[in-house]
This record gives sequence, C-alpha cells and structure tokens, in this order.
Amino acid sequence: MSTIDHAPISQAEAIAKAEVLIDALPWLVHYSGATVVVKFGGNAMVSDELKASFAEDMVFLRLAGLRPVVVHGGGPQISARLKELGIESEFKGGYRVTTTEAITVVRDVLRDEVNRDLVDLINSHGDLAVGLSGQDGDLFGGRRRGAMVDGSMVDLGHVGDVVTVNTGAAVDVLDAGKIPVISSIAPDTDNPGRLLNVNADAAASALAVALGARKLIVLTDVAGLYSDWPNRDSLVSRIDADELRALLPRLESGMIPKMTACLEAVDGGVENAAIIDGRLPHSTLLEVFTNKGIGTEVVRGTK
Ligand SMILES: Nc1ncnc2c1ncn2[C@@H]1O[C@H](COP(=O)(O)OP(=O)(O)O)[C@@H](O)[C@H]1O
Ligand SMILES: CC(=O)N[C@@H](CCC(=O)OP(=O)(O)O)C(=O)O
Repeated sequence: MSTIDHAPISQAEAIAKAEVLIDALPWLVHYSGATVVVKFGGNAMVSDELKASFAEDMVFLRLAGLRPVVVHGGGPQISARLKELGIESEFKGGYRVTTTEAITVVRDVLRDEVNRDLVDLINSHGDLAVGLSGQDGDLFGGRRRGAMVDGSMVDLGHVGDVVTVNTGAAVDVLDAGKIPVISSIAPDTDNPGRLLNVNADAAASALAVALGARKLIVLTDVAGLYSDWPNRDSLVSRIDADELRALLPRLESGMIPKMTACLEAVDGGVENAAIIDGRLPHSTLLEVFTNKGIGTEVVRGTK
C-alpha cells in the first residue's frame, strides 16, 4: 500500500479543519449550558437529507453542552393532507384559516407524523429526543386570534396565540439531558376541550421567552429576511427590534408571523433571534458556532 493510502487528509486540510474547530471555541464557551430554541419550518423539511442533517445538528448542540429545544412546523404537510381529504384551506395574513374539521387534521399531522418523524431521526443517534405537544402538561395555553387583512380584522376559526406557557414538561426533558421536540397545537383556555392551531414561529417564540432561552433560531426556505421582498439584493444581515417594529407593517404572508415572533422573543429577553436558510445542510451549526453566523439576526432594541 502507498503512503498516500495512509494519509486521509493533507497537512493543509488538517490545519484548515483544526481552525474550523478552534473558531468554534468562543461560541462553545458563550453557549455552554444555554437554552436555544430552534424552530424547524415545514418548508425547510424538503428532503430526507436535510431532515437528517437537522437531527445531527440538534444532537451536536446537545453533546456540545447546550440545551436545544425543537419546535416544529409542518404547514406544507398539513396543506397536503387537507387537500387529500378534500378540506378547503386558505391563508389570511400568514395564518391558516382553521375550521372545526381542519383542526383535527392539523393536530394529527403535527403531533402524529411530523413530530414522530423528527423524534425518530434524532433518536437514531441515541435515546435523546422526547416528543411533546402543547397539550402535554399544559405546555401551551391558547386564546383565539384573528388577523389584520387590508386594514380590517378577519376571523381565522380555531387559530390562536399562546397566552400561557407551563414550561414544566419541557424543563423535565431538558433536565434529563434530552431534547424536547414540540408541536405547536394548544388547548383553548376559553373553551376547555377545544384545540387551537398556533403558528409554530409564534409557539417557538413564546417558549423561548418562558424558558429564558439565550437564542431563538428559525429555519425556513429563504436566506433570511429581505427588506424589499422579492428583491434579492435586500437581504438583511442584522436588524434591531426598533427597526424591525418599523418594518413589520410592510411585510407579507409567512414573514408576518415569523418576524413578529422574532420581535416578541427579543422584546421578551432572548439575546437574539436568527432567521436562517434551512435548505443549507447544517445551517444551525454554522449559525451557532461561527463568528458571522448566517441569515438575518434580530437583536434587542432600545425599548
Ligand atoms: N420580506 C420577506 N423576506 C423573506 N421571505 C419572504 C418575505 N416576504 C414573504 N416571504 C415569503 O415567506 C416565506 C417563508 O414563510 P413560510 O412559508 O411561512 O415559512 P415556514 O414554513 O418556514 O414557516 C418565504 O419562502 C418567502 O416566500
Ligand atoms: C395558524 C397557522 O397558520 N398554523 C400553521 C401551523 C404549522 C406551521 O406553523 O408550520 P410552518 O412553520 O411549516 O409554517 C399551519 O396550519 O400551517
């Protein structure tokens, strides 16, 4: 066998790899023991490879000494199931209008399909993930909300905001050294026995605030927030809460709940919130462990 066969990488490659690892050191120190809430959007779950790389990132964060918490969406998966069942579904102001018939489908797709799939992927690396929904241990309590469309408030059916968070179930999982994987449905606090469909960005934000998380990361299917959508030259790398508050009324569709969630997180004490491109493998690791991060970072304002 030649010497080459025994040398898996060159010295230059070895030094480059060591530099990548050592660059992560200040971030390992900064985030040691910190709770980080990661929202995995349905549009970012586009392939089995990306879902598997997301699961690896969560395991990496946990084994690096952070306390990752996953809140997942599943919008496209819910839409596909509703279509199969012939149930009408439309979005208003970035939120799905959710009928009594649709709410059961939303719950089943999120809790029984998307959640189980992510838990299984993480657990292929060891017994690390525990699936929860907003119903478990009264994790979330919701209240119905409408949406502003063209200056007037429209009804959204069984759609709500998270108004109470009982962190006990998630903290128990974290304290056991595991990763909570949470779906965003919430019991309706005004109508016992009824459920509400909560946008997953909003659920992740409410949980990040209640857990005193250091960081909220939102994975989606664009590079970040564009200030002049769809002009691809307008990607925002950093924005503070005051600037975001001013920009919010001009945002459209799915970016409305997403950026509202980031704003509420930093207003609620989370150090920063990042919108990153979930289509990039290992985007979460790049965001947490590199100096520049990726995507759009939202930081606290002067308020
Ligand atoms: N200003 C903007 N910046 C970035 N994306 C935007 C903007 N306005 C609208 N969008 C749209 O929002 C989408 C992300 O929201 P959404 O589909 O709800 O994602 P997710 O399923 O990840 O929650 C993007 O794919 C893009 O089409
Ligand atoms: C009220 C509302 O719109 N709920 C969302 C919940 C899932 C979600 O937020 O999924 P993504 O993160 O993939 O968009 C929905 O029904 O699609």
